[in-house]
Amino acid sequence: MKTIDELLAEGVDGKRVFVRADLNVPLAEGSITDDGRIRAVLPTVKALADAGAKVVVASHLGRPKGAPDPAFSLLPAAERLAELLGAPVAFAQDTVGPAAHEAVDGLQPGQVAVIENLRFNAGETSKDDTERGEFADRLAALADVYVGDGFGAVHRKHASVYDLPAKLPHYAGYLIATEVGVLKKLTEDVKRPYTVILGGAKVSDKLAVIDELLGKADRLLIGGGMAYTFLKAKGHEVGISLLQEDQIPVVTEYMERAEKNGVELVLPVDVLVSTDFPDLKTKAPADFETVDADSIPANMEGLDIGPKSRELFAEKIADAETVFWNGPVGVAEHPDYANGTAAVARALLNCDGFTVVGGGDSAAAVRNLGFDENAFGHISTGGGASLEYLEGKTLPGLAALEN
Ligand SMILES: Nc1ncnc2c1ncn2[C@@H]1O[C@H](COP(=O)(O)OP(=O)(O)OP(=O)(O)O)[C@@H](O)[C@H]1O
Ligand SMILES: O=C(O)[C@H](O)COP(=O)(O)O
Repeated sequence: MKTIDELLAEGVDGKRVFVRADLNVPLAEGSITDDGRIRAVLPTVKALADAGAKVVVASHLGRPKGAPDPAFSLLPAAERLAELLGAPVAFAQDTVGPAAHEAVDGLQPGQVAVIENLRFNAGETSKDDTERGEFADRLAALADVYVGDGFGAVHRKHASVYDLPAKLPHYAGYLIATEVGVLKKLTEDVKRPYTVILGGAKVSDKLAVIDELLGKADRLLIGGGMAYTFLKAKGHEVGISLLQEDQIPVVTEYMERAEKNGVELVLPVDVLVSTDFPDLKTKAPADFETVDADSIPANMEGLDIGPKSRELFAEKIADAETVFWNGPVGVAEHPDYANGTAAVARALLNCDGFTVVGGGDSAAAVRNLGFDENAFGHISTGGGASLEYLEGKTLPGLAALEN
């Protein structure tokens, strides 16, 4: 993989450099609630601008349906990028149309433009190679050089991630280089005990990594929405909790294999349950109770791990030499259901081992709960991407930079 340092050594003065970033930041009513992913790409954007490049920043945001949708505009991210850079950033209201060309043509060396959400175009995420290739051609017309730095999206075989680098001289940015360097440590010479904590809501996306982790980790702690499929597989009632019913046989096999391989698989022993999902807008006090994990009432859903589980999880993290954590263990956006996630974050900070937090929502939860992000070994900007890397999969966005 050629790196941005090689590009800078070759010289970029006056060249149009396309930076594929991951500016997919959480928004609440149009305001950014965590700008970690924007800050993460700053070193690359700054280095290119300082070297006199005309920097064209592109990203997706959310999952719009292949057509413009104002709710998913990148404008707030472009504005935050300008604040963080301390310099104006031009914003194009389309991705590959006249506005994008006008914005890029108007750049002077050292200036930055952001083009509108890549996913406003069906070609970006299309499964059809030709359709993706055509969209990549239109993106290529905006630049002379490609820098891949959207680590959070490298697991997606999308036009701007996979097809575009093949059409331009391509280099890896600083963020991708850092992320890959850290995750490599977790796949190659991991120091033991190795504890992995999995939570969050994208259960079906994340179950597959367990298959790989059963051969690598010493302890696997399961919280968040993922826990209920395991509890159900153990024969417990889970009420109206998040459940991946079709995965019960898979999860049952995981539990059997964990036992055979000597991997300690730890599930919550108590949970906070409620009849209602909390109001994340008003954050009005929730009406919840604490029950044992084998006694969830049929009309209730589990929304956080309980106090006994917090202690249990902290104990399994305390003496680890390596910790990887992906996914909040409860609905951490609401203060009444954030205690489990805060306890896990605290346990990571109290542990002397190497700690990695992966995932947009996990990182946002840690920062929004007031923890110092620099106190962790590494906070990855990629949730799905870091998990697929740990699964040992070939990630399209990394493969494209290697070719
Ligand atoms: N018990 C639960 N029931 C429902 N949702 C939950 C539960 N526990 C956690 N969540 C939700 O999971 C979401 C985060 O899950 P996700 O899998 O997206 O995390 P991530 O990997 O950090 O993020 P990403 O994959 O976007 O980088 C949060 O919004 C949180 O509210
Ligand atoms: O949030 C993420 O994990 C990345 O930005 C990728 O987004 P996606 O899951 O919508 O492809």
